[in-house]
Amino acid sequence: MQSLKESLLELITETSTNLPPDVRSAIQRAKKKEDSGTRAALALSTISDNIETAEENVSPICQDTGMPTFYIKVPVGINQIELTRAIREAIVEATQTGKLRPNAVDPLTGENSGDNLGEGVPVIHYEQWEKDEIEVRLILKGGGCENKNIQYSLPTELEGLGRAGRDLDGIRKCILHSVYQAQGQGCSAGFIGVGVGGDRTTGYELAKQQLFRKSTDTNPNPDLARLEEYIMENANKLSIGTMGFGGNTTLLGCKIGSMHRIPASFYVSVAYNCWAFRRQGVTIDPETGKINRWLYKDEPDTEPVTVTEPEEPQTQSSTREVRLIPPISEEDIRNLRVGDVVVLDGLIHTGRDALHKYLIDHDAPVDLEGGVIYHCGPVMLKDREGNWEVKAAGPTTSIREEPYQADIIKKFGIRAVIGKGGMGARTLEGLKESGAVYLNAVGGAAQYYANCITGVEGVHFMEFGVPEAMWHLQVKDFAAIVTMDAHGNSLHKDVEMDSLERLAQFKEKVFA
Ligand SMILES: O=C(O)C[C@H](O)C(=O)O
Ligand code: SF4
Repeated sequence: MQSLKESLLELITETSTNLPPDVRSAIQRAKKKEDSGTRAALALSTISDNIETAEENVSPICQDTGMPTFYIKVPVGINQIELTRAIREAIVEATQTGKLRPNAVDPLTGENSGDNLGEGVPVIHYEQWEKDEIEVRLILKGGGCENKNIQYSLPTELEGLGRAGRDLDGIRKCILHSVYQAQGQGCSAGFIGVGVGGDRTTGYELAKQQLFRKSTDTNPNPDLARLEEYIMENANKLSIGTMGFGGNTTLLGCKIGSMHRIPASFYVSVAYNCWAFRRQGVTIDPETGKINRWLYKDEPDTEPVTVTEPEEPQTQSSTREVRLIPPISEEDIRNLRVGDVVVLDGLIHTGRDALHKYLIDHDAPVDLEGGVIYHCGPVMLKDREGNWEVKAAGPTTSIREEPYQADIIKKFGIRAVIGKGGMGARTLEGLKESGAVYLNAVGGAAQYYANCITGVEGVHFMEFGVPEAMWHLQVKDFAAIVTMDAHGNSLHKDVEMDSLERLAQFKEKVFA
């Protein structure tokens, strides 16, 4: 098994940098369904470019390389301890070479282990089978979409949909609701895996396992096949669209599995995966440790993905482009409106969860007056001369900073916050009061934004770990859309309200 570690490293690298063909074709189909010029179409073309760049540069598609989770089938007699050791070594090496972001954080001390090893990390599930080869599947599911997973305990009352009972129709309502509640925050358009039944733990496990099914397969259970088809057709009528910008495609795939439950419990568990749906698999020769075959890449698509025609044409008022160089004046900010594209040149600062919490009670290490905060946890590597290089740098979900953002904008005189998925009422009020805007970058487009970064000026708070540190970055042509302005307008609020109204059209019973 000499080549085992190399094979596993190849699997990790491939998973992080190259999307499987079924995922790519679902994204391409979505792209074709959007009218050119709409925000959704622009976002999808950035996404497509990003997928290509990541493959060409062998760099992470998204900076959040997720929780590395392996599902492994082994022939009887294989040494699992040896296999686990090889996985851990491959994980460390993939982190050192920038294919994975150091993502393992101690929840009590906040310390990032730096090498993606930690208690329970990586996640490895073993199962024996009677074949004579090893099958290894890997999913790198990021935190933003993981946070949008949801579990329903039936019966329940759902906003927009009313009562969901313990039957196929109740399951239908839960799944539609799960897509609605994710809005754009899990980097829609997404893929969902659904687990029906089980208990709280096995239900979620089943949901996650569904994500390993190919987007193009047909469910062997006719009821579930019908439900999958129904969801694919109707969830897209919610018009949440790519990144929650509105649009024709909100869901790229839906796979449902079921397992027995106990009489008192009835769970519907949904695992939401962003468009950056990074899962690959290989079979490995147990003698040599070499890869025999790639599971998704080497399997030709037999069935096309169902395409539904656009429900209604999207119209887009002409987009205004405004170039800004920080420090930005209040006047420039108050001139911006939702829908404008801001192109930034100059210095911006990253800041996410740890920094926002810190800044509430402390001073900032640099002057932020007129400045721009980027909700981003990049992948960074040092080059031979010891200079920092940006390997991947897309936005992170902004709503987590909702409790802090308005106060921080006011305290430091910040004029723009870049992130993804939008923010809430308190921030919207804060933007108005202080004269600031929220700019939505395309989630997951980590290569695209890394290419806009021309230099690393410095870093503070390395003790927070690489993703949470405050990086001071020079950018050029960094484009993002104003989705919340200084006049109380929020595209996110509008899309949420509109999609709730649309959700209500699915209230009536469909499955007897
Ligand atoms: O942690 C990140 O960089 C992003 C995260 O996956 C998110 O979607 O918020
Ligand atoms: S930033 Fe978006 S694309 Fe990246 S892991 Fe998070 S949810 Fe997925």
